[in-house]
Amino acid sequence: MIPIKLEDLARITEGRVLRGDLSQLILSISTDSRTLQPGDLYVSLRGERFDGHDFIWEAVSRGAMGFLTSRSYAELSSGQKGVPGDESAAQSNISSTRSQKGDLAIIQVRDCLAALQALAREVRNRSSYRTIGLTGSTGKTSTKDFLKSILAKRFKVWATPKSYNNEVGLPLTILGADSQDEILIAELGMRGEGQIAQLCEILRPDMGIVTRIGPVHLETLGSEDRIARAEGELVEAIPETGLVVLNRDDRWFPSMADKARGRVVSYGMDSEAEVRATDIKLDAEARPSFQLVSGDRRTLVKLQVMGEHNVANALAAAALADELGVSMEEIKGGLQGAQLSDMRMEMVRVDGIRIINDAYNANPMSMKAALKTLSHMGKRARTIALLGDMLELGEKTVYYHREIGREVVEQKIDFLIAMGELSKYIYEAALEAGLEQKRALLVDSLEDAAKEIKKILSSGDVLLIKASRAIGLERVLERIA
Ligand SMILES: CC(=O)N[C@H]1[C@@H](OP(=O)(O)OP(=O)(O)OC[C@H]2O[C@@H](n3ccc(=O)[nH]c3=O)[C@H](O)[C@@H]2O)O[C@H](CO)[C@@H](O)[C@@H]1O[C@H](C)C(=O)N[C@@H](C)C(=O)N[C@H](CCC(=O)N[C@@H](CCC[C@@H](N)C(=O)O)C(=O)O)C(=O)O
Ligand SMILES: Nc1ncnc2c1ncn2[C@@H]1O[C@H](COP(=O)(O)OP(=O)(O)OP(=O)(O)O)[C@@H](O)[C@H]1O
Ligand SMILES: C[C@@H](N)C(=O)N[C@H](C)C(=O)O
Repeated sequence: MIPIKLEDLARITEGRVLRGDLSQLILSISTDSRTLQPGDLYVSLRGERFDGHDFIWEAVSRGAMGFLTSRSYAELSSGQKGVPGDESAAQSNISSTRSQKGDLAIIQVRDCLAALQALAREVRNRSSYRTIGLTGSTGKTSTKDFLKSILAKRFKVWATPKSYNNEVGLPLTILGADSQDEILIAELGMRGEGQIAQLCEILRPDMGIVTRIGPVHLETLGSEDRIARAEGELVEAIPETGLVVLNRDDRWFPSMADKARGRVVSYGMDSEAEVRATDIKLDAEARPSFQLVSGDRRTLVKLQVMGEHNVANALAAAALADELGVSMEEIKGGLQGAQLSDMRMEMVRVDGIRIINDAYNANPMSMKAALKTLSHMGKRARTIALLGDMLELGEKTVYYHREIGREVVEQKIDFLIAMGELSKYIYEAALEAGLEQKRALLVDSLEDAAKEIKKILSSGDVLLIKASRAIGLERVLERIA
């Protein structure tokens, strides 16, 4: 993190320093007592399950140099087990930790999340790196993984850890960068209009990538049109001097390009795309190779990751890197060396069986992409798809699940195991589309899914595991391995 003095932190967050040395430097931030490192400043957030204030003393005992809180001394003390809720108890906690840890810093703010965001905004304003915002309905993390791998060949790069892309994750991403970083790549996620604009107000992106628009989070957004508008907030946030990388194959390309104030570079399979792929081939493990073409330059790229859909993600990353002056050879090296984050087309091998763990999340686009990948592997092996529910699809939930059932048949998948209430529609539509009853199963628990898979699987098979995040379908792996 770019260091900030305690007195500056208090000013930026409109906080009150309850104790601590004003000249002390804040060098790192943590919002989680479970992973906090000695020397971090702990920020107490309220979440869906916990109130971070309840872990303040745990954070201090793990070596926090101080904490940001919206509680008073009296409230703080009542948060510790077995300690009466009065100020003297808090004082004694503070003095005992102080003797162990030096001058404990305590800053009281009105709202800790707003304070975290204000701090990130200030740190970004003090930074000298260039910022790249990355959004889209699907493919953000994978594109980030490719881009980071390429740009690291030329620059000192910091990128979103995991998929930390929301109102908590973006500030943490910014605060994780250090003074030497030259490029910051930040994923921006949303569940509603206005959210990307808010994240951009903190990030102030110099450049942007929009991956692909499609039906995700329809429950909150209502229509694809509104999704495109919401993702377009990134394009609107890029200044005239900036750059926007857009997907020419996406039907929203023209309206996205119209929003851009700065330079637009397009990528895709479309012959009009400035950075494109030709001659795409998949090897036996469904890893794509293709000719990467930009103007009159071209190079053969062989990805280590699975799925033809990853060619588009690789092109988006290549297009941006090309604009930053990275050579074709470096782009090729970065793409070929890239590994994707966990549970994105992740290959697991167990006793001669290949398992594609794509269980990070699921929407109609990524389900179809995964089935297409599985189908390719079916040329030489028996294919089994374990599919779970796709969440947050709103009124068209049944329609989208039925569409996937038909896709299972279209892609000639050998065996379908559908798990869950919504997946019943996948199962029914697959049978209606001609899947033989003996090749389809509907189960309602992980235990049953695992039991049935164990009966079916044999050496040489390929199994795809995919569902929305909340289903946690990857847990079936522990039960079948
Ligand atoms: C707030 C937080 O960070 N929570 C994380 C925490 O959750 P936990 O279950 O512990 O409970 P709480 O959230 O209630 O905890 C409150 C605080 O207390 C702390 N704490 C808790 C226990 C303890 O012992 N000590 C503590 O200090 C705790 O750390 C909290 O600060 O841990 C979970 C497990 O690690 C995390 O999963 C949870 O993370 C939440 C979800 C979060 O928001 N994390 C951000 C860093 C983040 O960016 N996460 C992203 C989420 C991505 C996302 O939600 N995206 C949206 C939009 C995507 C749209 C896109 N598809 C598009 O169309 O554009 C989405 O809908 O998917 C991530 O994890 O990937
Ligand atoms: N271009 C694409 N088209 C279709 N599916 C894709 C594409 N890129 C990635 N996927 C699939 O979508 C799923 C999520 O990928 P990824 O994590 O890269 O997307 P994301 O937009 O970052 O998701 P999230 O918003 O949940 O963080 C994976 O199953 C992945 O294989
Ligand atoms: C995990 C989260 N970013 C996401 O994509 N959610 C959808 C609803 C899913 O898990 O499928």
